[in-house]
Amino acid sequence: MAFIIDGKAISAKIKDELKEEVAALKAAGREIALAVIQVGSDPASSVYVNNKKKACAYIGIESLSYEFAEDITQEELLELIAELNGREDVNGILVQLPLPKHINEELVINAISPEKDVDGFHPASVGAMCIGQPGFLSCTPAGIIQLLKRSNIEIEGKNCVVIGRSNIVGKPMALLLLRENGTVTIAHSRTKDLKAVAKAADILIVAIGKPKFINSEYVKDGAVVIDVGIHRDENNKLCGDVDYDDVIEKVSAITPVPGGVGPMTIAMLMNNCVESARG
Ligand SMILES: Nc1nc2c(c(=O)[nH]1)N[C@@H](CN(C=O)c1ccc(C(=O)N[C@@H](CCC(=O)O)C(=O)O)cc1)CN2
Repeated sequence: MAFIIDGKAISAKIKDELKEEVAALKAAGREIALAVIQVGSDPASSVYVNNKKKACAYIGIESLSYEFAEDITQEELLELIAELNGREDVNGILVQLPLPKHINEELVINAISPEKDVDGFHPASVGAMCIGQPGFLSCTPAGIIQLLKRSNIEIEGKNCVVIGRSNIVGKPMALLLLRENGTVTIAHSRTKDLKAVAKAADILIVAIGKPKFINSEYVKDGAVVIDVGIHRDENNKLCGDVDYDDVIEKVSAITPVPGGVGPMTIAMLMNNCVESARG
């Protein structure tokens, strides 16, 4: 029977650990604040931003909320980031993605000081991760490593296949698995014979953004499957990139959607905020 990797429970445990640490930091006179910037009112982004603020409140981190209408200019946003970069009372800056089309996401991410880049998206953070130097780790991939470790799933020596090559999940995911001594393959939309590549995986990480795309034909018997996708299906139910019901009999372990990777993204953001305050 498959082991269901409970991201909700694991993230709750991490948040409890962080709450204790924050209490100790506060007792030593240190305050922690995260600036949370949202542009527009995309309903999914609003859910994630609210969950991030709730997590801050639970752990004892102050969240400073900046909400803007869709038509804020890029210059206004960059000015705010410059101001927040200079504030000593702000430990982390989060700009919820995606941004509206008239704003260049890359410019905005690059404007955040690497010392406050708690999302781990800045090129300096990604570069540091690549060569094993200190820096903030991208939250979703770091959360997946925690899910595997805390579920006692060994990465070292395993064939790890990451499907998807985005800057915020696929590429950093591959680097973190490599850091854990996995043998890593990145597959993507131009990969030839994706089924055969995926079927070679002991650990299959799926971040392709297509609902229920991965079925049992892509999965080896006994594989561990990590589903990064989040969509609404034809019945308006949340689902992932993996056809859960189709693969469940084949896998040794799997993350559900919801309740798998998603909550870990927020737990790792909190972890990065605390790390920022630790100094
Ligand atoms: N600045 C950022 N923007 C975005 C990131 C990010 O890490 N930083 N990642 C995604 C969205 N995301 C975090 O912001 C995120 C997605 C999903 C979840 C989550 O907990 N999902 C729940 C279900 C929630 C629901 O009811 O819809 C689950 O999977 O159980 C948290 C965070 C893009 N943007």
